[in-house]
Amino acid sequence: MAPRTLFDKIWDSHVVETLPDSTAILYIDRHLVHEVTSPQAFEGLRLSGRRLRHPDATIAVVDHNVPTSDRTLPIEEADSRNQIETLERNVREFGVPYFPLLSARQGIVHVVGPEQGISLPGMTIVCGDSHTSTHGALGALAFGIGTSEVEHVMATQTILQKPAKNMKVVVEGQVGPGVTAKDIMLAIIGHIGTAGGTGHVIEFAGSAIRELDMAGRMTVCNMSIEAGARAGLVAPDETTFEYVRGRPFAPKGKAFDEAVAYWKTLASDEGAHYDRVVELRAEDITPVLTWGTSPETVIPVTGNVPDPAAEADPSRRRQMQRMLDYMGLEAGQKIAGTPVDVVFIGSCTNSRIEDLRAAASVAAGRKVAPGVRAMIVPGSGIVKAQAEEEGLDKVFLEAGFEWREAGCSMCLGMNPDRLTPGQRCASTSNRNFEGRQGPGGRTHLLSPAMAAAAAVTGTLTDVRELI
Ligand SMILES: CC(C)[C@H](C(=O)O)[C@@H](O)C(=O)O
Ligand code: SF4
Repeated sequence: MAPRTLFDKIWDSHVVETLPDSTAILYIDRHLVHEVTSPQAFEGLRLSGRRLRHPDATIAVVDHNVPTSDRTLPIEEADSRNQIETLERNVREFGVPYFPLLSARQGIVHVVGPEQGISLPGMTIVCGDSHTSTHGALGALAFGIGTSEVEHVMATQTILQKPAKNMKVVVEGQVGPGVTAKDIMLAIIGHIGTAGGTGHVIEFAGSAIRELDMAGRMTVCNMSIEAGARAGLVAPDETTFEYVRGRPFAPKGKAFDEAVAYWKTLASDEGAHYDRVVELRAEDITPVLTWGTSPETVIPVTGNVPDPAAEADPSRRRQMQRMLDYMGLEAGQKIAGTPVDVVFIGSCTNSRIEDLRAAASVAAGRKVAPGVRAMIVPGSGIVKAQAEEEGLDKVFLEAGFEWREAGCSMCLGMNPDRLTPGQRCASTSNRNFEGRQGPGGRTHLLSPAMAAAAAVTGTLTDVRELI
């Protein structure tokens, strides 16, 4: 057999049938469900008198609409309350496993899946959510689907898919101090652009990727979608197996050993074909952040905001000027030293325990700058409890951060955590388009350590000055 990539192997082992136009019917191992993209799907099943084909391969959780303040109080906003109550009704009626709002297992769907061992190497995993790519960090083929596909998966446990192309992004070498998985991924997106991965599944490889812990790999795969890719992948290795071992839904004992033996066969074969290969040197990557309203507008924190006048293409020039105006920045200004109003540490990109530890190590013994609102939003109740066990909540509270309940929070304006017009936010999330964190809000994407540095200095700051 010809050498195959990790993607090819997972694909081949899940094809039920390939249709003449190369569309495959793909078996789906795990279906993750949240409140935003599931209501019409459940309604569709109801109208056609269908049930879920495999409810136990499905898990539901509420995350986008949940308030991150006291959860024992009624949810004030009618639309949010309605979406949450609708999901709760649907999971009861259709017998779908569900982590309720007041359970410690509740959290952002892309934090919960890996944390519970629901997402495992070699699986196909879907969810009506673009950042499903996160789960690719385990060496699973994980991608976002639309609401009509959600219904299709519920009814059949399969999906129709055209094969994707293979792309490999290799980061060799060792990153310097203060450079995290988030910086690596932002640097990749800055390099290949938001359309760089279009039509491809990206496999991340190279020593700098191998050295990342699972949280870091999840950060990288999470933002594959911001590079235009269909999904992101990292080949499963000892780091993966040790992460999976002992998780509630993971195989146990002999079944675990057998699973590991299989997972070890998944790595791409020597000589496997990639349609595109991109290489970066880890030593060239510094702490970075975005200056504009697209995730590809990445500059080093030591850099200056670009000048549209230097751009030859007129439409690109106009677009850059619009970004500068929206972001309230001047062409050519130094980005470091720009005052921030809000700091948001959370989202499915950067709300795991490792992310909170990184932020806490910068915040420890310091104070949030006067006038800055700084929020820590753990990715799940389990992350929150772990952080409290380690005393991180105290570090944050003493420094003047808010310590909140798990959810998508200020990553997007679907719940009470929102920016007000003109507010500038240093954010560990993954999207920075106009109004993403609230109408008129200005978002700079950066790492948890850089976000903490912004909180304690009150400005966009090179974290290396604080470590
Ligand atoms: C609401 C949901 C469909 C959406 C997504 O698909 O990604 C959200 O999670 C986001 O990050 O914008
Ligand atoms: S945290 Fe943000 S990116 Fe992730 S699922 Fe929620 S809204 Fe989407």
